[in-house]
This record gives sequence, structure tokens and C-alpha cells, in this order.
Amino acid sequence: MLNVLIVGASGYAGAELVNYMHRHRFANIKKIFVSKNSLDIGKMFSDVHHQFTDMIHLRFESISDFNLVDQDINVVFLATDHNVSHDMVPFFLSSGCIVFDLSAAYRVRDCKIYTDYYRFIHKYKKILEKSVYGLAEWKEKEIKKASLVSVPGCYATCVQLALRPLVEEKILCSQNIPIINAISGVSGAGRKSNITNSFCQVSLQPYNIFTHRHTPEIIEHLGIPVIFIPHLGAFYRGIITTITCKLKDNIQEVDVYNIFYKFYKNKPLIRIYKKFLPSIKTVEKMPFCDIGFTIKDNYIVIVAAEDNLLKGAAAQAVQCFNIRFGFPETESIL
Ligand SMILES: NC(=O)C1=CN([C@@H]2O[C@H](COP(=O)(O)OP(=O)(O)OC[C@H]3O[C@@H](n4cnc5c(N)ncnc54)[C@H](OP(=O)(O)O)[C@@H]3O)[C@@H](O)[C@H]2O)C=CC1
Ligand SMILES: CC(=O)N[C@@H](CCC(=O)OP(=O)(O)O)C(=O)O
Repeated sequence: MLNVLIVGASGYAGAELVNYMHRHRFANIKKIFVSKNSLDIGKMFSDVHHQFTDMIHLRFESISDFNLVDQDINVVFLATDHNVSHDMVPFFLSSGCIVFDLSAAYRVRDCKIYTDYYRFIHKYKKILEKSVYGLAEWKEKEIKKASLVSVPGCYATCVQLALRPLVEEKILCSQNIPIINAISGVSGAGRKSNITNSFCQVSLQPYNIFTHRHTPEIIEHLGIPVIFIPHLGAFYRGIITTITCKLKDNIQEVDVYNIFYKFYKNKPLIRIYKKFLPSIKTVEKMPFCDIGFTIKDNYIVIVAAEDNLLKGAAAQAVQCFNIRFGFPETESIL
């Protein structure tokens, strides 16, 4: 049995993590934390997340009151903003914990991305170099040995799972950059509201074209240029992406299907659609990334969908935890 802490448990991603880890057969949640100024200190988990009433009996504590000494903690999940994770990761690593960070703080190697896109100077380059990018289906070997797993961003997960098989098999025409349109529900912005993601303000609008921080994350890890166009939609959870690419000559539908099958046939959280195309409805509150595609005249449009809080965050974090410790990959997830 592994003893686990979850920091940021009152947030949207943190709540999903608590749910998974609470029902995990080989994990024991020792504490759930919020910040020292949080209004939720002392409240029951289910007082904040009512859907867990009579299911989960844990109380929020302030992270600043915590003393790690003699607590026998094996694992820490950080479901906190990247600034918070940036500062906390070194402490937990030096205390011997295995850390799963859901933020972007240790996702990319190129420090310039942090100054240009996140507006902070990364102070821990050595840790950054050792951090393992937890795109679970593709990084199993590295995750098994990791001290720090940096769980990919929600959009970045969906996009890479859809494109990576085609990149690996070199069937994309290198002259044409993939164009990615993605729509996220409002929960992608977290529980703390502000005017731009307040539900009544959101209709369906693109934002951060060319400048979204998942653009460099995708490019660094996928290894090809992309144009990424995120949109905010007036729904609670889920991401759907449509990705338009040009294929090399003479690639048929069956070839693409076989490529997806080759990479994902033993991957329980990826579902490849043959007859239909994925939608938000097929993945909402489910831990899957669903992928479908259609081809005409050498152009392919890949459609991929996931729940941003699950495969895009908590489910992938727990999947990485399972891989890291040799538990069944979908323990507590499926
Ligand atoms: N939402 C999503 O779809 C996804 C989110 N992520 C990433 O996961 C992380 C969490 O996101 P999300 O759940 O949306 O965010 P939320 O804003 O919903 O939750 C953030 C959590 O962190 C807590 N927190 C804030 N500051 C501190 C601190 N100094 N110490 C301890 N706890 C703190 C908050 O509680 P309080 O403020 O009350 O202290 C809250 O529990 C982010 O890095 C995000 O980028 C990744 C993929 C998808
Ligand atoms: C709808 C919405 O606002 N989505 C967030 C991305 C989701 C996320 O949490 O990404 P990180 O894990 O990389 O922070 C955004 O566009 O910034």
C-alpha cells in the first residue's frame, strides 16, 4: 500500500484525482491540501464537491501546516498552478517522494518556453532535465523509472495521441503543417472563475491563436511544427479536436487504420472509431481518448476527443502512477 498526498484537491483536476485514488486498491490517501489562504481549509471534501457526499470522508488541510517528517509518504500528486508546482516539486523530490505534477511547470525542456509563454524564469533546470513527460501510451519505459512525472496538458494529450502514430510512421507530407482546431469546455480553465471564462460570457470563440502555451509543448514533444487554434465552448467538460493534414501519396484509409491499430491495440484508454467520429458526448466523464478520421484526396481530418479533466489530467496522472509502480494500467480508472 502506498501513502499518497494530493495537493490542490479542491480544484477540478484535484477532485477527479481524489476520486480515483480513493478507490485505488493499492493506495491510501493520507492528506488532501489547499493553499494556506484557502477558504476551504477545514471543510470536508464533499462540502466542496457535493457529488461525493457519503462517498469520500476527507478534510482539506493547509499545505503550510504540513510536516513531512515521520509521515511515511511515498507519492505526491500536485494538481496546482504551474507557479505553485514549480516551487513545490524540488521539496517533495528531495524528501524522497515520487511526484506526479499535473501542471506545466516541468513539461518542456526548453527553458525559454517558460519565459516566453508562462512569464516566469525556471529555477530548476536540473530537475527539468530529469522530468519524464507522462504521455502514458508513449512513455511507459521512462515512466517506470521516473521520480518526477510531468503529466501533459489537456489539449496537448488529445493532439499528440491523434498525431503521433502518423508522425512515427512518416506518412504525413512534410510540406504541409497540420492545422489543429480544438474546442475545450470551460472546466479547462479551472474552478476559480474570472470574467472571460464565466459561463454567461462564453459562447464559442477562438483564443490565443499562435500564442497558446500548448503550441510549444506539442511541437517539442511531437517533433513537427503545427498550427494550433484553441476555442472555448459553452459546455462544462471535454475537448474535441479536428486536425487537418496532408498525407503522402497513395495512403488509403485502411493503411491509417492499421497504423492506429498497430500503436494502440493494447492501449485500454485509446478507442479507435471505424464507423463513427468521436464527440464530446462519447468521452464526457470517461477516461478515454477517442480517435476517428476521414480521408479525401490525400487529405486526412483526424477527430480526437477526451474529457480534459480525465484523460487530459487526472486519469492520465493515475495511469502514469499505475505504470510507475507496476499496477494494472487502468487500476481505479476503469
Ligand atoms: N482543468 C483542466 O482541464 C486541466 C488542468 N491541468 C492543470 O492541473 C492543475 C490544476 O488545474 P485545475 O484543477 O483546473 O485548477 P483549479 O483552479 O480548479 O484548482 C487549483 C487547486 O490548487 C489549490 N491551490 C492554489 N494555490 C495553492 C498553493 N499555493 N498550495 C496548495 N494548493 C494550492 C487550489 O485551492 P485554493 O486556491 O483554495 O488554495 C485548488 O485546490 C493546473 O496546473 C492546470 O494547468 C492540466 C490538464 C487539464
Ligand atoms: C479552457 C482553458 O482555458 N483551457 C486552458 C488549458 C487547460 C490547461 O489546464 O492546460 P495546462 O495544464 O497546460 O495549464 C488554457 O487554455 O489555458
